[in-house]
Amino acid sequence: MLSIIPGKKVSQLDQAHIQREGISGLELMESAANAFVSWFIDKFKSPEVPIYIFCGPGNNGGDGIAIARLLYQMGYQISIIKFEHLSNCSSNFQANFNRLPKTIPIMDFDTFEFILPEKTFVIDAVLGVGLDRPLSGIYLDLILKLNGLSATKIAIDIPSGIPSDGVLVGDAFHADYSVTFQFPKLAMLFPEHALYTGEIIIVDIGISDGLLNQFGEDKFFIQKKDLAIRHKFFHKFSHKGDFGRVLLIGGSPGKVGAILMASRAALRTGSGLVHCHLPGSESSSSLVVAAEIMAVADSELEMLDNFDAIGVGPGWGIQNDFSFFESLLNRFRKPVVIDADGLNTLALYPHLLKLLPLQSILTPHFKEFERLVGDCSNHLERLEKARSFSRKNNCILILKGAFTSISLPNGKQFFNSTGNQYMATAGSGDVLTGIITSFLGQGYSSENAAICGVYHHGLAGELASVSKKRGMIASDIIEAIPETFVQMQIF
Ligand SMILES: NC(=O)C1=CN([C@@H]2O[C@H](COP(=O)(O)OP(=O)(O)OC[C@H]3O[C@@H](n4cnc5c(N)ncnc54)[C@H](O)[C@@H]3O)[C@@H](O)[C@H]2O)[C@@H](O)CC1
Ligand SMILES: [K+]
Repeated sequence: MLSIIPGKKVSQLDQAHIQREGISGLELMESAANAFVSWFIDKFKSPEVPIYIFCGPGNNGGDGIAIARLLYQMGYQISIIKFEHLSNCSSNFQANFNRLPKTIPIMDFDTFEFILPEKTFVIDAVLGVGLDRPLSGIYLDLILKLNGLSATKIAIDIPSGIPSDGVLVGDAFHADYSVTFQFPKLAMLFPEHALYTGEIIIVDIGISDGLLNQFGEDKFFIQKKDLAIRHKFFHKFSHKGDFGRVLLIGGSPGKVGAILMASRAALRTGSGLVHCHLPGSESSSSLVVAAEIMAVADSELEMLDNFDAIGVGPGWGIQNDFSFFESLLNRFRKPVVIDADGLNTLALYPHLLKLLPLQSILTPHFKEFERLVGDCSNHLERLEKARSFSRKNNCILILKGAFTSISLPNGKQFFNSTGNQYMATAGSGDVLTGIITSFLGQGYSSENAAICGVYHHGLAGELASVSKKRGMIASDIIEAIPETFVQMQIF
């Protein structure tokens, strides 16, 4: 897992890496510049488009100067705009400045005229993780001017003005792309900052995962390479019992789609046997949607222990008569997955929370979460409340959205890296419930079911949206689930 290091620790991390590798700070900056340039030339193969690099006085500016040299040497048209007198700039900035070819045009911000050709690149190397206060004065002035340009805008490490671990106050650079070094900065994962960060690209500058973990605290970014070890592998002699018998409970008269989608998602995730409990009169409709789903009658709910995992809530309606829910939580001693109206019922009848089987998994979106914990003024507060909710109730709290977070009772928080905007469609969350319930039923720990669940769900959304884009629907996500296992070579 990739540790997300707080901004204030990044310079210590740098120093530790420098010492361990026996390199200089300047060499590390060169690695960062090279990593940026590799991405840039791969993405934009157009040396004829002019590039304006705006460099602040710190090491973020130093990165900009090094990038200017490297791109210039490759034939790109570069102009540098700097802010401060050289003597006020960091030593690595100065060292890189002195290495610049004399033919690169260098301008000062206060005399620079913001009249640029229509097609240009603007690179923001003004401020990075060293930001320690909101933008004001000439810095704010610059960023506002840059935001007004129609150029393709790229931020180095983090858009200038966004605090690494907090919520933006005032304004910041509006990037189309943010190329960040080694790990995403926490604030880049906040919905408040989506319009500032644009697409996030993480580039490797050679700092090892081990060292990152030494400096990391409790937040992690999930990557593809973390997934295989969290999966169970099956073989020729595995039988359908090994793949689990799961029960999905939900639906209400006239509203059965949600729980049937969860059930189909569980099948596509590999469950051996999927049972679905719908309100009495609707039971037979499950047989129409997928012959593989078995309808469960009310009387069969007496034998909950027959099931390896239970997911509850999609389309259920608020359970004002919560006696069944209460008895389910009392009787089923394995973790349950609770979503949608299951969560809304918990919010209305919070004493039920005390009955949650240990390591149960709750999957609220922001509104459902705030019904449980009260209003949150920003994402930082939401994450803090998710952490304490998970601790207090000994459950796993999955907060759905872009970069879905998974909070564990031990205080750790994981952020998902898959998924896209096209997944914001009816039923997408029901699919996640089915996937996670399926993993639990296959014998995964709650932590692994949650992490694998959100990753596969997001990847299925990415795969399905390649051809469908905004026309993608939740059923397309379900159909793409098998391909996620193929892509990840998990069989
Ligand atoms: N391990 C890493 O992550 C590496 C980091 N490097 C770069 O170094 C950057 C961090 O460099 P620094 O620590 O020098 O910090 P910055 O370059 O982000 O800025 C620091 C300077 O800006 C001033 N400042 C802070 N907030 C301000 C504001 N609102 N208005 C005006 N001035 C403000 C500070 O007083 C300081 O002089 C990273 O973001 C990254 O770009 C790379 O060079 C190499 C490796
Ligand atoms: K920046």
